Amino acid sequence: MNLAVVGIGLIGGSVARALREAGQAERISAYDTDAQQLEQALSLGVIDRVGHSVADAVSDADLVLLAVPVGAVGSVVAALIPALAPGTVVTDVGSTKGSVIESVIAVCGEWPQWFVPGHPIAGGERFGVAASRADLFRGRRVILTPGSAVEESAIERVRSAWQSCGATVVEMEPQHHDEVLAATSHLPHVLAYALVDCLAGMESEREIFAYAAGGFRDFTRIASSSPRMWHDIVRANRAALLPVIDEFSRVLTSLRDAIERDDGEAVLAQFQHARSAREQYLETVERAFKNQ
Ligand SMILES: NC(=O)C1=CN([C@@H]2O[C@H](COP(=O)(O)OP(=O)(O)OC[C@H]3O[C@@H](n4cnc5c(N)ncnc54)[C@H](O)[C@@H]3O)[C@@H](O)[C@H]2O)C=CC1
Ligand SMILES: O=C(O)C(=O)Cc1ccc(O)cc1
Repeated sequence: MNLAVVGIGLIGGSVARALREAGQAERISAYDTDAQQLEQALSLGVIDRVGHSVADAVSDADLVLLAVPVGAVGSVVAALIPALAPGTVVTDVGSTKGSVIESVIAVCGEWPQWFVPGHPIAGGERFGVAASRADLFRGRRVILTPGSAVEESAIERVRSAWQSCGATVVEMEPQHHDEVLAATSHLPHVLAYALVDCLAGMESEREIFAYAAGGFRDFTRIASSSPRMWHDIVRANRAALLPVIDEFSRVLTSLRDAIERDDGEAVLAQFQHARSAREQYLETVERAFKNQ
């Protein structure tokens, strides 16, 4: 299979490495607006060829992977359409699905038969091709949100590529995807950025970071993620994100009020409820890993 990757960063680079390692990609071309990423990808052996443009990179591809920030998908699709060969399948890895689908439909007029939206639930706070790894998706889930206009053979090509990367593929409605990810991924990133931003404002007076323990490091790891990528995600998924931010604010305020009233029972009940939910989550995750 000939693979073309547009956006050869953490995710694009990791898919390229994984498909190469699995023997599924004979020739890998890439295009990126950042020439340094392309040079690095070439010198690391992640790709075989640098495209001069999106169109040039995708022209002989069987599978095109769009691994750019979600706000850039529409313009990339507009650039690739003139060069798309019959039978080529295009997929993406964007963290939001409704906005990506809308931007593709805005460019194409309707949902094109060749487009299978996807989202790997795996990644990390580091970005750029230097951070990419062949095993990033092993044992992880990938959500596909194909519409009814998409041919089964196109879905199968994308499903099979992800399975070759070691992932389990599930299908979901785009809106459900965006609501679930708003709660489990987008809200935690917003909270981590907000917490570090808030403490950074106090830092100069009180030197607080010097005394931060492991809990602070664990909680805030994801605030090291790409600001540009997360800027795109929260804007693209604001319809699903705002209600969960509001619900979180309500729960935080209720905890704050219980602390103010010195209502030990209410504080303990909230912490116990949260702890047992997390223990249950960990058990489910471990069971899922064992069954793979
Ligand atoms: N980082 C993560 O943990 C995960 C990210 N994603 C999604 O994957 C996508 C890529 O994210 P990462 O690989 O983490 O970011 P990254 O920053 O490592 O890579 C993105 C690459 O896209 C390039 N790019 C930006 N605009 C472009 C354009 N118009 N044309 C061509 N190249 C362009 C950038 O130069 C960069 O090299 C995003 O849509 C993100 O939502 C999905 C799952 C996990
Ligand atoms: O760094 C982490 O732990 C993440 O949560 C990575 C991540 C970021 C964005 C996604 O859409 C999916 C996974």
